[in-house]
Amino acid sequence: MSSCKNLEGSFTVESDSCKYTDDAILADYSYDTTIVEGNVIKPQQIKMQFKTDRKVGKTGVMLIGLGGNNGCIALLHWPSTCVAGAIANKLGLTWNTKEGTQKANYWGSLLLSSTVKLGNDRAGNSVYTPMSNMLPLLNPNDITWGGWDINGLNLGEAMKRSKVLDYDLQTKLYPYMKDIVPLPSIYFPDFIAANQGERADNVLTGTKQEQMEKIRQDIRDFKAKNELDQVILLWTANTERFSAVEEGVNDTAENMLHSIEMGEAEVSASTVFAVASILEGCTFINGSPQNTFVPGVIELARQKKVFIAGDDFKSGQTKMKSVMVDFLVSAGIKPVSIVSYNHLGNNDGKNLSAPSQFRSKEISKSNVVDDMVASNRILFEEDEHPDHIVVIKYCPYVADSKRAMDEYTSEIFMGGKNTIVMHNTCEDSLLATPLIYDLVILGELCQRVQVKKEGESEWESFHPVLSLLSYMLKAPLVPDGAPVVNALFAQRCAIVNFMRACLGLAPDNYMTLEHRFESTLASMKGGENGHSSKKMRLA
Ligand SMILES: NC(=O)c1ccc[n+]([C@@H]2O[C@H](COP(=O)([O-])OP(=O)(O)OC[C@H]3O[C@@H](n4cnc5c(N)ncnc54)[C@H](O)[C@@H]3O)[C@@H](O)[C@H]2O)c1
Ligand SMILES: O=P([O-])([O-])O[C@@H]1[C@@H](O)[C@H](O)[C@@H](O)[C@H](O)[C@@H]1O
Repeated sequence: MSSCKNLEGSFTVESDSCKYTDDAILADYSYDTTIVEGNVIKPQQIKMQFKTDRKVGKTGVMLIGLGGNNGCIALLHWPSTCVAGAIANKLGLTWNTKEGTQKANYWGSLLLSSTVKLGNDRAGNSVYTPMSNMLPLLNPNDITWGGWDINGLNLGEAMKRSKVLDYDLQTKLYPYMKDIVPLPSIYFPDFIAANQGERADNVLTGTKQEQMEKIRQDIRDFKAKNELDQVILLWTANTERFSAVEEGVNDTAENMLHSIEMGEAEVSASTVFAVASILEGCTFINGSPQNTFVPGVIELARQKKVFIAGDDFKSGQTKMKSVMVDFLVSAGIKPVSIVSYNHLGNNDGKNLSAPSQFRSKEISKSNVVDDMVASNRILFEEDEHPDHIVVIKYCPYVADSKRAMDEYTSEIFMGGKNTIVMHNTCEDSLLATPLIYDLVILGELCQRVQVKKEGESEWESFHPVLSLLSYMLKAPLVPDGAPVVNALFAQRCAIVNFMRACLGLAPDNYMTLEHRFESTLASMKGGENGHSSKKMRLA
């Protein structure tokens, strides 16, 4: 009976399809896909080359919403003072709880705490390795953190206010956090709940153009002061209401820039930050559900060849939904009613208690099943969808400990019904914060990868709309004409197989033919009677 092995150390791919130079990994890759034309299926193979720069530049991350639950926790783990980060990671920070001693970890991070299958060893054992071992990745310990918040509380006090982390851990890190104060930020009260006004004591003034120029200066100052090679911006501030997409206002890059210059009211703070980031050549990632990326921002990102990604961290209840509905529909079971309820008491919940901000979240939490439903016309007619209800209630007492209750009712064989009910309690921010690391680390990797098709001379970077980050996001932003994929397994496979392609390795297709034929199984065990029958060397 074969088992699983784990390969912890570094590895090299020994193949004519993968070459290592001092600067890059060069991989030859055959991209096999299938074209469907009516009832005719045509396999298609595109010979490509992947080039991955091996040097990870000195990276800064600027969080918008630094003083929030996600922001200050993200920083906690890797505070901008490397001393605390060193303690937390290099000396293996531990703290006491009623369950015993805890130690720092990265659990919940796809790139830092999950493994991927490399292949089989000669005995047929599956060999796994940490995903972070696949390619040169940004080490979160090396990130320089900074950012903005409309609230000026230092991060030591913000950590206490968030009521997320164990007291002993807070005590150990407070000295390192108390001197970190967010930069003053852009505050457009019309876009977030009125109940956030009491926090807004650390805000910029001036025209929208002047505020954008200040943000751009902040980015340049942060980069210069910390001697950084690159800066990534990530929005983990409040959920904003949707911006109206208006011709002549935010429909083109030119109109977008003009609208900011003219102080157009319908331009949100997150959109101003995104424009500032793009103009400074910095990747911008949106962890909230609002439509920061109005068409004018997308066009600007494409013109400037700067990455953007979003929207809305896919952290718990919705992540589970993108698994459950994928399971049901791909098993031929018809979900007909999905009710997602949760209550929480953190500031995010407070902001979402306002109708316009809730609507942004309702949209991102509702659309996550669309691709899976549309994939199966045996179960669903055109335009037929399950009933899908999203409820979020604000209950201060529970703070960050979100209580989610979901009910999935499905139609099954011969008129039967199946109802699945789930209860999910968690510190919401401890599910979301690891996704901040994943978004930044994967986004930074994508900045170092280029491809070239056979016969072409120019290397090409990813499309500026970085859809590969969708695994971490509820409402994936994709390039025009590209499909939106929400199914979590498919999103994960895309990341794993992209990494394999960068090493010239074929996609993991789960066929495991090595284990499905007598001959191949025998060859792994050296043959039942000491020698193997027909050799089919697949391993
Ligand atoms: N599980 C999760 O925590 C989770 C999951 C998915 C999405 N999100 C989204 O992530 C965002 C942050 O969540 P959170 O729990 O940290 O919320 P939070 O309210 O604790 O933090 C948001 C922070 O942003 C600040 N802020 C608001 N407007 C700002 C602006 N214009 N510029 C700078 N700072 C501003 C607020 O003062 C606050 O400190 C929210 O939009 C939330 O919907 C959270
Ligand atoms: O857990 P999940 O569905 O991914 O998303 C969460 C919601 O359930 C929660 O109500 C909201 O406050 C958080 O911001 C987050 O969006």
